[in-house]
Amino acid sequence: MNEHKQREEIVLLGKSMYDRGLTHGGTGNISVRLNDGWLLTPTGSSLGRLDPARLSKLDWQGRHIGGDLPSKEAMLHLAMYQERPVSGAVVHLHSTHSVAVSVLDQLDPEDVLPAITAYYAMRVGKLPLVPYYAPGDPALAEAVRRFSGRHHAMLLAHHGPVVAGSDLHAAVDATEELEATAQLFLLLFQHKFKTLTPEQVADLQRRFAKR
Ligand SMILES: O=C(O)[C@@H](O)C(=O)COP(=O)(O)O
Ligand SMILES: [Zn+2]
Repeated sequence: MNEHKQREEIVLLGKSMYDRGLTHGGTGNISVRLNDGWLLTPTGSSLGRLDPARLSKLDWQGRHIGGDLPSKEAMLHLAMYQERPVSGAVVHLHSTHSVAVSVLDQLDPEDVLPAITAYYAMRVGKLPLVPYYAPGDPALAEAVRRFSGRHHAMLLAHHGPVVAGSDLHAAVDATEELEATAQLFLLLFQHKFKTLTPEQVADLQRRFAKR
């Protein structure tokens, strides 16, 4: 897909997520890998009102080479790309149910959400909790780097999800699946419920490994 089309896709999918309440105000950021660098949403922008011509463009050293000033999470996105050469896009949201899960007590920090459905196991899989650091803190980007070699999706404590995908559609699909599963988990939280077995999850990963 050429750069023009990638810019249009960021605007389209940003507005789609914003219009459905998956993020709000000026929260969240989206990036996409290009042949000659990468695109990132500008700092302070609303994902519902992006301008394709004003998206920030950066090089692989993280230098700002075009458009408006980039998101304060530029180093976090760059860490994901550097550790995940297979990933073509990264989405970060403040989606409500995922944030709620990120502050629950007694989570397993290595795998925050259970495999309630096959689609969750296929699109998200194991979800680690990244300890809290302030937004934009270089320590947050380094913490994300430590997980990103092994995980394409992670949950930032007191903050929200970060999800990479082979392209922007894959990253958005997985982020939406994470949010829907967080909502399901909160609905089920006070109940006894069953999850997929480790064998069922491993089987799904063998059948549908595509991230
Ligand atoms: O939580 C934050 O402040 C950032 O992670 C965020 O979501 C929005 O920051 P910008 O992308 O710099 O607007
Ligand atoms: Zn954020």
